[in-house]
Amino acid sequence: MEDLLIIEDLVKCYRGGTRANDGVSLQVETGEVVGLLGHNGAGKTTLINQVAGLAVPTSGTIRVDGCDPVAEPARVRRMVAVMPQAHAPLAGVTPRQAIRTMARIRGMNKHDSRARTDELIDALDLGAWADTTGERLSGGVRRLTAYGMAASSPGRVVMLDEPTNDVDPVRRRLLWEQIRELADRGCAVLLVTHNVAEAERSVDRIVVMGSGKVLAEGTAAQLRSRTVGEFRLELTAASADGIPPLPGHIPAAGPPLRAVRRLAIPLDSQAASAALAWGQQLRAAGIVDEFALVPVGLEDVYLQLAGGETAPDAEKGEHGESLAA
Ligand SMILES: Nc1ncnc2c1ncn2[C@@H]1O[C@H](COP(=O)(O)OP(=O)(O)OP(=O)(O)O)[C@@H](O)[C@H]1O
Repeated sequence: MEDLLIIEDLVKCYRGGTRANDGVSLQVETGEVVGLLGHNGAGKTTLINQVAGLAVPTSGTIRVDGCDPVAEPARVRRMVAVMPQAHAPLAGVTPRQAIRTMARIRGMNKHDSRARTDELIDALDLGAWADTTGERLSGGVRRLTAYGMAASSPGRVVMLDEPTNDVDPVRRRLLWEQIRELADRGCAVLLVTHNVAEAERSVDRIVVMGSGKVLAEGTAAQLRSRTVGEFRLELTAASADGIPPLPGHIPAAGPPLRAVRRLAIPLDSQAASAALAWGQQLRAAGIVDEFALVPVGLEDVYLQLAGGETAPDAEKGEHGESLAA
């Protein structure tokens, strides 16, 4: 497959000194949907803006089907479609008008732009609002309209910044089907999301960014294989007294992750039944409100990579007690 988007060693320093991209390299092939994950401020939007020619890199290279957005911004803009993070300004404009106008601006003839607009309105189940002006539309319908604008005449590389935000679960599914359809047409799709579970289900490859760098990339299965342990014992403390040490006969597979009253301990399968019995004891004693043994997923990898609330010392609990065996 052909790499439509190639980014090499990209650095972007803003005035004021923020190094928002710090040596980013990634590729997206034709027919591929790549999910870009990362905490707030990781540098995802900065990356997209540079590919779209809206910001100039400090150093490094970007090629969109062989073209350089710095040297040929107008040409690249025709090849790239962007759905920005901010809501599209739709005051006085209906979804149908907005999508059709964008298709026309991007060079589609009248007939095709009408047909594509109808197709998108249908596919995203937007019919009920297609002729309602923007100020009367919900946030989700505005997001879907912005997607429709980007997908109206998508060019070769499509970049979507948090496309499913505010969208209801049913239309979310329709939207993912449309994103896949763009890839099937031969587009390279790069999309930013904070929804790890959705990315795990719906994209071909995931790139995790943190502090302006690529922390990891691969398929969901490749990334999952990096996790410590096969399961996670999740406990919610009943009070601020916390949770006692993991008994010595239950080996933890790695350091625990903690958040206020919650504790997650990675475990291998051989420790699972003993860990469940321990959880039951704690609940019977009123020490935990609830506990569950869950298989590790991409979210665990993401938290490990991008910095979950890992205990400062893997061996110490909330009050300094030992959590590991
Ligand atoms: N125009 C700008 N001028 C100066 N600093 C900026 C500018 N735009 C972004 N930044 C800074 O660059 C860093 C990366 O921001 P960016 O918006 O790319 O992150 P992000 O990963 O898209 O975050 P989010 O998930 O919150 O949208 C942040 O520290 C941000 O404050």
